Amino acid sequence: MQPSSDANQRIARIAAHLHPSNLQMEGSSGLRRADCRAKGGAPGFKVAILGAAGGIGQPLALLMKMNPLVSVLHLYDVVNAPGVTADVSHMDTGAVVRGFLGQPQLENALTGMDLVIIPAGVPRKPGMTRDDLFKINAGIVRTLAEGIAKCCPNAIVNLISNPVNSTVPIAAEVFKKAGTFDPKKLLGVTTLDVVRANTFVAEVLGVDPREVSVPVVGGHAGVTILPLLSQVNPPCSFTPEEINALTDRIQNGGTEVVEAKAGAGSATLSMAYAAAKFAAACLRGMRGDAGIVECSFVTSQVTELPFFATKVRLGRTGVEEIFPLGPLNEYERNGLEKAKKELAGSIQKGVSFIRN
Ligand SMILES: NC(=O)c1ccc[n+]([C@@H]2O[C@H](COP(=O)([O-])OP(=O)(O)OC[C@H]3O[C@@H](n4cnc5c(N)ncnc54)[C@H](O)[C@@H]3O)[C@@H](O)[C@H]2O)c1
Ligand SMILES: O=C(O)C[C@H](O)C(=O)O
Repeated sequence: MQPSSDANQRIARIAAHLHPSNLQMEGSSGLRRADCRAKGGAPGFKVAILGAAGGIGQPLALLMKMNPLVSVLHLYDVVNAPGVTADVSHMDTGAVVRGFLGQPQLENALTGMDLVIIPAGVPRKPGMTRDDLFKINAGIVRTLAEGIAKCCPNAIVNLISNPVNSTVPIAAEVFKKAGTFDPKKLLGVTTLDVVRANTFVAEVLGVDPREVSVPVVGGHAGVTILPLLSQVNPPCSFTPEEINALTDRIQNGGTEVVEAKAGAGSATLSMAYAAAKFAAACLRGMRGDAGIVECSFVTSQVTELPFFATKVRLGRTGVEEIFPLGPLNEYERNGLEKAKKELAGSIQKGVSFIRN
């Protein structure tokens, strides 16, 4: 028996995917088919990952493809986007995956997006500070922020690229210049500090880390990472030695991973987990869920600095409430002064990069 014309079409569709030029990449027929599926698919949010082929980007793409609130997932990078797109697109979850390779495809990667997650940029090697990445990453973040201002000015942005204490001010200045800045929609991702703090505190207490919540405020580098161990939930107390050791480990968790990887980069897997957790919280807020609270480095009036990380409430429009620091003990007040001093310089460096 001859196959019916319906069956022929279905065989042709399967065969078309076997040819590399037909991956669900910008400009391919695979992408057109994915467009049809996205239109008919379940309601959800459109999410782009910029730097999707990197150490963070790849596992983050996997985790976002698993999030049921994501209907369309755009994977953009300047290298290897087709391979990552082909790989992730085979997962039998709802989100339609599309790949975008190189600067000429940035605008299409961003158009229509509700949430943009940015792990693009170089990571540290042993002996480097996050600020040593400024020279390369500042320009990358500027270009990507310009694309967002042009193509999806209403999207919520989760900025991961280091140094976060400077890249968030850079993105804010780009958006201000373009006239699109909405402080509620620009969020520096500091979730990994909270994830580490929860893990290390749980180890000391001998409990499940999922039952621990440690607020981490300030910024995302060295002394600017300020865990508030007096505000751990559930309430608990530590000896001064424990407080010193925990604070030091949380502040230097990134360096611990950089040294262990010995030149092969910085945290990628725990970071992808943290970024996916934070993005999921943003998406739940955007859906209208109540009581979504996370720490994030945002435009803030909690201190005299223009940006600061504290607990924020996430809602339909992004950051809908910024919580104050709460009562600090003397150790934390001293830490806060050190954090603010370093943060002021890093913020100014980012602002000057765009203004001057
Ligand atoms: N906020 C945090 O808590 C946190 C945690 C870990 C790492 N980071 C930072 O995240 C960044 C990425 O780390 P990684 O380990 O994934 O690095 P990586 O080198 O493995 O990946 C970075 C990716 O960005 C891509 N890229 C470079 N320039 C680009 C551009 N102009 N547009 C789009 N993509 C571009 C690269 O091609 C690469 O695929 C680093 O700056 C690192 O310091 C932040
Ligand atoms: O430490 C780094 O350079 C990467 C990241 O900021 C981290 O905290 O792991």
